[in-house]
Amino acid sequence: MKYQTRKKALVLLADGTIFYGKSVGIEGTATGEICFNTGMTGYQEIFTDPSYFGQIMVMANAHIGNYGVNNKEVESNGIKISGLICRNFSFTHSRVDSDGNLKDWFEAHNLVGISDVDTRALVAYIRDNGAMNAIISTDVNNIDALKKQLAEVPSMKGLELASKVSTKEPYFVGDENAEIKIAALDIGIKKNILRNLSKRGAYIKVYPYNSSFKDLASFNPDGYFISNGPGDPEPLKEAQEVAKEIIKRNLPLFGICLGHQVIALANGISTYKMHNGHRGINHPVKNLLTGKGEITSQNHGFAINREETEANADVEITHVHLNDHTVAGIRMKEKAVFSVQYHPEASPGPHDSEYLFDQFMETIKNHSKVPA
Ligand SMILES: NC(=O)CC[C@H](N)C(=O)O
Repeated sequence: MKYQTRKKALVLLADGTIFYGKSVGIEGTATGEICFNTGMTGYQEIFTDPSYFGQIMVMANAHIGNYGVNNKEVESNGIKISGLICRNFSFTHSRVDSDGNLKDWFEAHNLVGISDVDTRALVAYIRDNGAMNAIISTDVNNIDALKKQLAEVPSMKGLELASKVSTKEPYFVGDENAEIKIAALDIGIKKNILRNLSKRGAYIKVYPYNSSFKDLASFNPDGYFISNGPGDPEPLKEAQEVAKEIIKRNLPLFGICLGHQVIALANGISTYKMHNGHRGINHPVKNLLTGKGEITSQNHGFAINREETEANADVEITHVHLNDHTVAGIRMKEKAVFSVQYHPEASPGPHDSEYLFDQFMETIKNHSKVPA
C-alpha cells in the first residue's frame, strides 16, 4: 500500500477538552453534537442513518473501513453524520461484495474524518460528562478560531432537523396492487423500515415532514406510520398535529424512535434530552406484555417522560430499556396506536424486534374488520 502522509487533526469539545488524531483524507472542519455508537459492525448503515444528521460520530469499534462499502447497504441517499472520529481507519478493505473503499466514499461525500484518536478515553469522557457539541478539524494551529466557530453551533435541544432530511416530494414504495396501503410521514425515514413494510405486503406512500393529516388521508391508507429522524421532537408541531388527528379518528398508527416521541407528545407526554443517549446494537429491552427480552438496535438522544407516561390514562408502557429503565415502547389502551423508542428495522443490528412490523400489519388487518 502506498504510504499516506496524513495531517494532524483534532477534536475540540465544547468544554475545551482536546483530543488529537490524524485526518483520514479530507482536510477541513466539521461541527455537531458528539455522540458514540458501540456497534461492532454496520458502519455504513450508521453513517447514512438520517437520525444522525447534525452529529459527529465516534465509533467505539477499533477498526473502521476494513470491509469497505457496498452500494446497497445504505439507509438513505448519502452520508448523514457530520463527521467521523475513529481509532484505526483502514485504507484497504477486504470483502467479496464490496463496491469500494471507505476513504473514496468519504471523499465523494466530502466528509471530514479523524482516526488515531484515543476513542476509548473519548467515549468514556462523553459517557461521564454527557452529550455536548464538538468541532473536528485539520486546522490544528487555530484553536481560538475553532472555539469561536464551535460557540456558534446550535444546541441539539430545541433543534428541528427533520426538514433537512425529509423527502421534498411524496414517493411510493412497494407493489401498488398490495392489499395494505400505508401513509408514512418522513421525518428522517430509514430505508430498512420501508423494506420491512413492503416485504410484508404493504404499498407505501412516503410524505414530506410538513404534510398535513389531510395530505396523508388523501392516499386512503389502511394504516399510518411516523418515522425515525434527527433532532429534538418537541419543535415538530406539524407532525404532532398529524398524530393527534390519526389518534382522534382511532386509525392504525405505528411510530419508531422520533415517531414514537411525536406520538407521546401528541398524548401530552413531554420529552427530555438524555445525559447521554443510547446508540448501539446490543441494548436490552423487556417487552412487558410478553415478559420476553429483546436485544435491540438503538439510536436516540431524547426520551419520553416516564412519570407522565405512567400517569397518562390513555397510554400504557409496553417496553422498558433494561439498562436504565427508560420507556422503550408504548401503546394506547383503547386505540390501534403503538410505538417504540428503538429500531425494529435494525440495520445495523439484531432482528429480535422485527415482530413489531408483523404486529403493525396484524393491527391494520384486524382494524379494517371493525365497522367504522
Ligand atoms: N433515531 C431517531 O429517530 C432519534 C430520535 C431523536 N432524534 C433522538 O435523538 O432521540
